[in-house]
Amino acid sequence: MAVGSEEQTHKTHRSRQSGPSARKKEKSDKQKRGIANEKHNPKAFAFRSSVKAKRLQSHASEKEQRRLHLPVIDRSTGEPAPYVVVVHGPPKVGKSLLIKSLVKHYTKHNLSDVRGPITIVSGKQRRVQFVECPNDVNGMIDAAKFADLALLLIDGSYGFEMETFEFLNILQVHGFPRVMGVLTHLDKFKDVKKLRKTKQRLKHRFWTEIYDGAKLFYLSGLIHGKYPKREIHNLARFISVMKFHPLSWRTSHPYILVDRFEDVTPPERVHADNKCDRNITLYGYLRGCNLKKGTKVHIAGVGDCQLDSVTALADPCPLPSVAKKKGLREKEKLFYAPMSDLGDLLYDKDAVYININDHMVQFSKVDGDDGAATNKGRGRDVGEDLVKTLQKTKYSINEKLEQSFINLFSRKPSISSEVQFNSNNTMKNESENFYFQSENGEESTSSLEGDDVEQANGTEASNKETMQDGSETEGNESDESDDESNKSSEGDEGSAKALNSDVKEVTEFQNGRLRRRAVFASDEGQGSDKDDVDSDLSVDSDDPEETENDWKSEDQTDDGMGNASKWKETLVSRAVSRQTTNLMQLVYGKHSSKSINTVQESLGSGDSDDSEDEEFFKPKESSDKKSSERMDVDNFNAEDCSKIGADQVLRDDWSNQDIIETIRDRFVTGDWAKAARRGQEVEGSGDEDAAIYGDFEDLETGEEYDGQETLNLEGDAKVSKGSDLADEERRLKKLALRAKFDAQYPFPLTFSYCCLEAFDKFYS
Ligand SMILES: Nc1nc2c(ncn2[C@@H]2O[C@H](COP(=O)(O)OP(=O)(O)OP(=O)(O)O)[C@@H](O)[C@H]2O)c(=O)[nH]1
Repeated sequence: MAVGSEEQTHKTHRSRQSGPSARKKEKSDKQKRGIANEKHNPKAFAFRSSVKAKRLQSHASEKEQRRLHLPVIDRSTGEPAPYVVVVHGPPKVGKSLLIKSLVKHYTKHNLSDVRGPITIVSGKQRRVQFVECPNDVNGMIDAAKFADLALLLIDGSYGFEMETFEFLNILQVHGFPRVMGVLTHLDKFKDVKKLRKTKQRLKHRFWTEIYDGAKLFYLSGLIHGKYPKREIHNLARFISVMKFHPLSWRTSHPYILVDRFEDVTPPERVHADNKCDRNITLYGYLRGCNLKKGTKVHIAGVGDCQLDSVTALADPCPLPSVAKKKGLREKEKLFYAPMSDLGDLLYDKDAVYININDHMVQFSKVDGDDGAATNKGRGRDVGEDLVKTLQKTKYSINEKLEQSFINLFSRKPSISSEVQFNSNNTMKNESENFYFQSENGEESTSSLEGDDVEQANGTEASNKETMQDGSETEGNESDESDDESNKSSEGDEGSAKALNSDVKEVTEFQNGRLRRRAVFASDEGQGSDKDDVDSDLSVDSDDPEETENDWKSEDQTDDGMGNASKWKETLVSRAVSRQTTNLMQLVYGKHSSKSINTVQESLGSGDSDDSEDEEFFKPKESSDKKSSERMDVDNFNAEDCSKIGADQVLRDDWSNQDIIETIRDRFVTGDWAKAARRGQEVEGSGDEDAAIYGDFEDLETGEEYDGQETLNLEGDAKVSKGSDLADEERRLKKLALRAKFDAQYPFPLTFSYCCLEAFDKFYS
């Protein structure tokens, strides 16, 4: 019995499927898996509203994005360089005034003139450099390269001008630093309601161009010739606490915003040759990463230069001591603006200069108007007299000479020396722009400033646009047809395209200067800022009829495009119209029809080989002019490739088809064999050929070749002597011609090859 009970098998345990024990088990299982809360109010942790759901979702995706961002490597050592705030805007919008007001706010100093970067200490850990952006496209491009923050000033009473959009476009291709808008001239609105409406419209347009919620400041007007303190305080606060996201390209490249420069060329060298190479010392904060000695640097507006040395100097505008305290003490409100003649200390490589304010200088007190001596009781010293006469001279003779010009024609405006550097094309455009044909048919000479040349070129096309629309100006248009025929067809196409884009450029002559208003197709229906201001003031426009016509013409050309920003199209078309020489086109030919033409031309030139040979063996005197041009090309500083575009001699060469052909054959798509043949021809055949392609034996095949055989560079390594009789015949003919030529002109002809070498250096 006992044995039998031991052998008895027990039933396996069957867990309960229902009832309280089963429920208890289920609960404990869920607890283990961590979903115990499911039973308690399941909605407690879920969203109930769609708004909350959206917010949660965006929060989650934001967190995800942040995680995805690569950590930015901070390569900076020591104190960070000052952030650069570029103040940009159309002419006379209030850039200088804003910088002066900000400097006054930060430092309590009055700035008389804004020149060069102005460095100020804005906080315990922050310095800011204010720079006024020049009113020309080149200046804008330079400013976009170093700006950490761009303050875009907009004349609220006038509306957006093309300069703002040009600068935005430039900023976009330079990494797009932080941007803030500032509306000025709002005091010109008398009606508060209209002011509010205009602010709203400008704000939304600004948001469309940049991003929704982009900061736009309003400066309501002037108090004692300065912007209101409260508004400047707010703006300064924003600048002081703003976070600057480092731009990747800039953090990996060293760059310097020069705030001071000195010409340290030995005076005797300058005396001997006024146009000798100068030694210049540039001062500024180094940003990005380390700068090595011997690196090549590009100086904007100058070119590529070899760096001689880099020296670390004491900080001219150091951050205050890191003592634990709130804000800055009065004494620590430092600033440094050597170009604006402000700041007390100047740190040189080997010296420190103390700047003393003019009113504190006792030595050379300026005499009264009547010339009476101010030194009491003493006779005038000769030395003092001399010093005073020297001080009276504002400009040196050299400077005066450089600025002087000869007016050949009384009606035409003088062409400054700066403009003479420009191409013929630019000069022509500029002179066209000086004569502004107003809408009512009067011809008036506009007082364009020198640095507006670029802008003026741009305005030309649109100027004509406006004229084409107005019925009164149709006659004028035909009058100007001669001028227009001078322009390329590309330029005309460009202006036509500009008419179709969302942003139109309307040039107006207002308050004695040309202004380029940006008009949006989407805004036209809503009226404009100008409508508002004009109804209030009626002082802005010189010629009411003119502006009326402008607006009529804008209404006529409403193409009903959406709100999307298309101002870039205008810029592209303008760039195309301004295009001069395109190296790509010269080398590879134009995309469509042009490429066929060039191929045909090259084929044609290939056929007339004999005539080419004869041309080659022409006496040197006949090609004197050409060779002198080439000599100039050869004399180029080959290291400085940036100067190549500016040289007139080289530009002239592009019209020479021969040179273009020779260069084209040096590129991948060219005929290398032809280029090599040309090289050989110039080097000289016969003995030299034999030296290069002398007798040799092919070790693989065992065949022997002599120097007479030509080398085919295109792939088949050899061509047998007998198989190409035509080649042989031509070679003999060449030799005969060469012998004849040598007998007449016994000097070597190697010049053409040198020229190619020079080009190779530039473009390879
Ligand atoms: N009524 C009014 N005048 C202003 C305002 N802002 C600037 N101005 C005036 O506009 C004129 C030009 O100001 P600037 O600061 O020289 O302008 P800018 O942009 O530096 O001029 P440029 O350097 O020549 O391009 C000055 O006379 C200022 O007083 C403003 O908000 N309201």
